[in-house]
Amino acid sequence: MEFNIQALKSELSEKITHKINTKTKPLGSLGKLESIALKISEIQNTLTPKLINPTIIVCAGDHGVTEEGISPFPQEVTFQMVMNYLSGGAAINVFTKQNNIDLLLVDTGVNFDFESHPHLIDKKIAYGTKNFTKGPAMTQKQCDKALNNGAGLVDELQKKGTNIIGFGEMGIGNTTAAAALLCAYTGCTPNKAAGAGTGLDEKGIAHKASVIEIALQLHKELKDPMHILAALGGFEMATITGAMLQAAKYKMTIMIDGFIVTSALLAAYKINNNILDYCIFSHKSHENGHDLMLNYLQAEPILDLDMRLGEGTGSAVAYPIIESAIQFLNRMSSFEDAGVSNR
Ligand SMILES: Cc1cc2ncn([C@H]3O[C@H](COP(=O)(O)O)[C@@H](O)[C@H]3O)c2cc1C
Ligand SMILES: O=C(O)c1cccnc1
Repeated sequence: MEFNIQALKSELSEKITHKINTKTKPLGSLGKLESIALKISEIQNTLTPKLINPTIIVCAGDHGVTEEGISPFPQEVTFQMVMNYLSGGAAINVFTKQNNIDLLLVDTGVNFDFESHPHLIDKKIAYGTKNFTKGPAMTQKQCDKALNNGAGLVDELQKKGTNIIGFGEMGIGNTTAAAALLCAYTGCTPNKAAGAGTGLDEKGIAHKASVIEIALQLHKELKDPMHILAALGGFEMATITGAMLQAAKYKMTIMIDGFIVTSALLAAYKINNNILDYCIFSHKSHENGHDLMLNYLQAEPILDLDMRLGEGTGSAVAYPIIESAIQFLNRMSSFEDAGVSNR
């Protein structure tokens, strides 16, 4: 599979920086809004960037490793939450509606037969992954299919003009898979990578770390990032990884959510590290281990609200701040326009 992503290079970088610096404000005083405005302008290669048809894709999938008792919640919560998304009652429904973000829901591999629904995209690969302490979570063919499915979803959005995209996920057990990917891709230990997820206590976290340790031992010979993703990831993560790689190819701005979405980004980064040029990190999750991911990627997230939900909620909540960055660049007066003395 070819994911051709250009390193970000804009011949307008100096002009964009000049535009930011000559707005009626002390130099640098809009802080991170300035770096966000610069980055999006460079991605779009323009002095007047626009956010078009912002979309969050929520991918749902189940995990065989739930057999190991690594989540306080039962597996059926995955399909039940998909139903909740379809009725509009989940946190991601509320925040995307609040901020005028389109929401797409995708079944990538939930252990349930949904009736066909106009708002549920069927990209089901299987009824959940296999238990990765006993063998690979998915076959390479399944993983490739998920990557392709993700890329295909982004193809459709590109045709509609979408130029900013975020991702969310739902899958009971997926903090264990995300922590396993963190270990395999960065070399960190399960003790550091395993966190509370939906609410494990200390004992539960220690058990989760031991489950991850077994999986890492079993799959330790794997080096190729796609093979690691297939062995330890989930259908929702692989779909998101494929979608991210395609979004970067189309020069979309990619909003990165919490622990699980960042684990999908780690896979994408290992496949093509130019992807980081297109990413904006929306928040720092309270989940143990997200900090390790962010440090590894040298990322500075916009928000730190102790959120640890996933679903893309961090991106949905951060989106208005990204809008503010675009608004100040396009609408604020310069010192010259406003007749304000610069020093
Ligand atoms: C009601 C409910 C709604 C959620 N929305 C997202 N997650 C989040 O929690 C799950 C991962 O945590 P763990 O690895 O501990 O199972 C994922 O589904 C994730 O999206 C939820 C979890 C629950 C219970
Ligand atoms: O940060 C996340 O994405 C997260 C953390 C805990 C549980 N579910 C998701």
